[in-house]
Amino acid sequence: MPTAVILMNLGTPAEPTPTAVRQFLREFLSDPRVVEIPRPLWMAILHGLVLPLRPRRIAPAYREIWDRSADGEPVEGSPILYYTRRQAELLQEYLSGQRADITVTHAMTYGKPGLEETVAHLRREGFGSFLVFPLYPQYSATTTAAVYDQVARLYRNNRDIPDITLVRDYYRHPLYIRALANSVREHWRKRGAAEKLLLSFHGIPKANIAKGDPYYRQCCDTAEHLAAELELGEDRWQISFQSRFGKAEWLQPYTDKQLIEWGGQGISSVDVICPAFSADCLETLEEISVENRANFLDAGGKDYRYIPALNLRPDHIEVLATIVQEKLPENRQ
Ligand SMILES: C=CC1=C(C)c2cc3[nH]c(cc4nc(cc5[nH]c(cc1n2)c(C)c5CCC(=O)O)C(CCC(=O)O)=C4C)c(C)c3C=C
Ligand SMILES: [Fe+2]
Ligand SMILES: [Fe+2]
Repeated sequence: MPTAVILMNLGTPAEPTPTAVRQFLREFLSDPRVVEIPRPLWMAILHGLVLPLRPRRIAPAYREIWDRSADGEPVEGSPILYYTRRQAELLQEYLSGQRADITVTHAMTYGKPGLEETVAHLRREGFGSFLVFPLYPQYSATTTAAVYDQVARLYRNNRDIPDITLVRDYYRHPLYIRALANSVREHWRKRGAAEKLLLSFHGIPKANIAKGDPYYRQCCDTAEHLAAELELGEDRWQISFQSRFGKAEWLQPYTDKQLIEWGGQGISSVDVICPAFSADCLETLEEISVENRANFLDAGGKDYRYIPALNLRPDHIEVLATIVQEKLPENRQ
């Protein structure tokens, strides 16, 4: 049966304007998987404070990263959307020689193109089997489960539900670890190795972990496997968590505090990699490449280097192709 693979990522505003950012944040931050504060209280905060204020503050950062990349790739529009679309095209090319039964496309959890419109289009084209592949190597209820919810919601009112397979996580997949290690080694060959390697993951509230989210454990596992693959001693690397949002305590150590601490301690050079991001986006191109560079240099650091996300690297496309083949073996019924 012809199967459609749908690569998914978080999503992004349609334009780098306050109006488009507000529309995106309204959809994203209204998802109860993303913010677990009791509904009436969160709706009051979201509509009374966040949506009136944040878009105007964040839109200039989006403007700064629009059409930008960390690796010279000529990006059009929002980097995360550009990379996800190109990842789907390259995965299609990679698989086309081996798997004529597979078509690859992309969708976003929030914003456009949404999952519902993408699946509706594929069903009109005759696809009755889907592999939904969230490009989050580490599972979190805030991201991966939000995709699962959307898939379930699509068919709430249907009797005859199509064949749907989901990728849950790939935080320890040997090819994913190898691709991350390759990207670090290539960076070291060009620039030399810095004193420290910081592995900065997107944060989530600390309380989510106590409630059972495996994200922290999976981030630590990725970090330990990557450090082992690079043969880095314990004093050469550190895990950290970025993109804190709101007043609650999030996973620690915080990326910004760690960099300020190192700058102040006389660490002069640092390499930063963000293994939870399969594509460069606002959180890497602005928060890591711009804001945290300034944090480190202002605190006394001298040399700050961001290692781009796996993006369109051939070894990244190979990771995705291998996971697709593992989930959809050729001889399956
Ligand atoms: C409010 C809580 C948030 C949680 C929990 C969260 C988890 C989470 N997010 C990503 C990946 C991305 N997040 C991005 C942007 C972004 N994230 C939040 C908030 C939470 N994220 C906000 C409010 C924003 C928008 C920007 C801002 O207003 O600060 C992006 C980038 C999107 C882009 O357009 O480039 C990504 C990617 C992960 C992996 C994750 C949990 C593991
Ligand atoms: Fe986020
Ligand atoms: Fe951020």
